[in-house]
Amino acid sequence: MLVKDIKVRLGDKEILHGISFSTEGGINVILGPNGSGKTTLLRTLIGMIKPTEGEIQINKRISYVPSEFFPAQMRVRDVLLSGEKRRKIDDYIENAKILGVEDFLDREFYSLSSGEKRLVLICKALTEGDLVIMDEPLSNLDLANKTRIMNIMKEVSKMKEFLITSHELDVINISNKVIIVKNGEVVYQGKPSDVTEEVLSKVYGVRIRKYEIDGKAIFVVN
Ligand SMILES: Nc1ncnc2c1ncn2[C@@H]1O[C@H](COP(=O)(O)OP(=O)(O)OP(=O)(O)O)[C@@H](O)[C@H]1O
Repeated sequence: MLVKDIKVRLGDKEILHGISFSTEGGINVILGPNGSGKTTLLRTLIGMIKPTEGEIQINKRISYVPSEFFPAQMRVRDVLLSGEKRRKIDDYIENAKILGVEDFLDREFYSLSSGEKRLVLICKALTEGDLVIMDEPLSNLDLANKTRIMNIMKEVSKMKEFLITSHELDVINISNKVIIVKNGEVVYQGKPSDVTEEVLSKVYGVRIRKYEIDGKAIFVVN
């Protein structure tokens, strides 16, 4: 995906002020403080919001997982099949098993916990897209499920490209590219290994320390 100089206005305010970045194969992570424009950017990339300026080049089939989803009364199997007239439920079973949601197919979607809902939506997106765009896929997940989703993304990223937003800095460990947005602008894009304490501390406005344990970066605010 190539994004060139995207500007977005919502109401009477310009929210994105000329965003440019490219994604690479694997896992691309968009980080940034609350209100920096991450969700607005994803909604623009999937066509929900029309930019006032700029260009978006996408040459893959995209699927999208919003950060929140409140469908009318629907069973899980109908949520999976929604918008996909040519698919059968069998198409989703392999990913449903991997994600541990195969027993939920006949449950009402609203009756699932927020973490279970998220796993169902990830199952849908993983099955349908080659470029899987997810808004905060790790929120509302316990530590085990968070690690599970990160491992699944890592495994599947050999075949699929991901573009996700997150507030979890340890997602940097599984990423191939990091894009940092602040106040509607890209302030950093590059290799995860180059995301330093200084870069993060400046972006979030608090002192962030980076430690390494078993080859993985751990980020701590102090
Ligand atoms: N429809 C709207 N009209 C006016 N302002 C809006 C609208 N939608 C979003 N905004 C503003 O745009 C800014 C960016 O919001 P956005 O949801 O994209 O941020 P975010 O980085 O995803 O935040 P968070 O991490 O808190 O989810 C915020 O200041 C928000 O209040």
